[in-house]
Amino acid sequence: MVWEKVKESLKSTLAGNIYDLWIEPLQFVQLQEEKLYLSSPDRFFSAYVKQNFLEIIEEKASEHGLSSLRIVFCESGSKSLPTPIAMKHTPKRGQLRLPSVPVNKSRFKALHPRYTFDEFMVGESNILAESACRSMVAQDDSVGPCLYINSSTGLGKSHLTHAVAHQVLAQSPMTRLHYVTARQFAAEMVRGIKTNTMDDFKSKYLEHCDILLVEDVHSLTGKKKTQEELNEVLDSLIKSGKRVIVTANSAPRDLVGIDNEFRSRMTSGLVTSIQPPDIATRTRIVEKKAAQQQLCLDEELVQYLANNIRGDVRQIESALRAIRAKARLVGGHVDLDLLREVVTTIVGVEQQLSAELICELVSCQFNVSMDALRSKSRKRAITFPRQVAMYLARKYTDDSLADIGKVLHRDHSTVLHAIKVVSNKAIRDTSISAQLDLLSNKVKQL
Ligand SMILES: Nc1ncnc2c1ncn2[C@@H]1O[C@H](COP(=O)(O)OP(=O)(O)OP(=O)(O)O)[C@@H](O)[C@H]1O
Repeated sequence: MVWEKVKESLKSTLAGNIYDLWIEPLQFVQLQEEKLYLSSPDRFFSAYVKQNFLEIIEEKASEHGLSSLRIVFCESGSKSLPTPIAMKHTPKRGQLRLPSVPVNKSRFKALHPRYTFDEFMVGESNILAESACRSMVAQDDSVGPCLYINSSTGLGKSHLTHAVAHQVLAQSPMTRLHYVTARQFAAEMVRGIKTNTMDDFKSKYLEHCDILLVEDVHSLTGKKKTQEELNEVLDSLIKSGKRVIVTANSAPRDLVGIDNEFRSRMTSGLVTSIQPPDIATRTRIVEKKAAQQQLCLDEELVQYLANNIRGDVRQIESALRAIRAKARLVGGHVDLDLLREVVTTIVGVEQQLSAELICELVSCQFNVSMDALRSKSRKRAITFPRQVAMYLARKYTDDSLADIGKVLHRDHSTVLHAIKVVSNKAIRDTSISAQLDLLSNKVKQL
């Protein structure tokens, strides 16, 4: 009777087609201890109703005198009705629960609430990884079945992986998403072996997984059995068109103690690396994170931090926390001296412009690794950036030719030759002189 009355009220409130589609199929099962059990056709149906109509159903129920009623959905196909799938209000923030899948709280706790796409500052150094992650969410074909992201520490691998998880779960709460570190995967497997529950372990990843996110695969070095198991999981997921993202601290070819078959499986889609953020991105990161800390920094102070804290973004976060704490002690006043003190504690001495820094910038701009710049390669795609790095280092630092050469494993005569080559090319070719102007501007911002 209660449900019939609630339905009547809903019918007069909702548009006819919406009511017919989403409310009419819900069937009363029982009312017990202030819980109204409703049967719905399937899990997707339950999730959709939960997301879109739970509030109004509860509102109408309370109009009929059942103010503290909880709605519990059970799927028609489930073995024992009523199934206790409590449909709570969708939390306004944070990721959604997967209905009728046993809630693994630790998995959700593992997702950092602020690691979202909105909070991630994009620049040349990470745009490929960021857009690949967005493609993974959108399920377009550009990335392939497996995305491999690598970077050194603190450059946003976890941030982006969590962002994918948040977005996927927000868009489709029914998605069976598993987020684990490679270590957790290994530990789960060992538990499975010890407790004779490998079938459950296998079925979780092989049969009940739509998207798998595995962090820090480099930690599987030498763990043959775990590699085999994960390889089997990846193979199965990839073959069945599921999505996989793996992260590591180095490029696939540089992973040590990793089986070749497993390595090749992980690289079956897009492999992308995140480089240290350039000055423009660092500036935006400082601005964003300062605002989060409720720190009001003027342009000069933002620029000082962005200029002096490079690489690991955690250092920017930790500097801002320290600045905030110190500012409190001195009545909220933040000036350059305070920043200098903090930066020196975090990154050591203030960074001076050096040949090394310029080479890193050039490596980043030309998308050629430092290793390649230092290598013996004579390919034009590498020799040109190498010569440009030497030219810029000579122009903007006091380093000797020999010191510049050392950075790139060359002698002083090679540096001299490179400077001449680049100077001549710049005179003859306006596109090269434009490139040099652009790079010079970037060097000046370092
Ligand atoms: N582009 C960015 N924009 C905003 N925040 C960033 C960016 N890159 C990194 N961060 C922040 O830096 C911190 C470290 O990032 P994260 O943990 O994702 O790095 P990681 O590459 O996974 O590091 P590790 O290899 O040590 O696990 C996080 O707080 C993250 O929010």
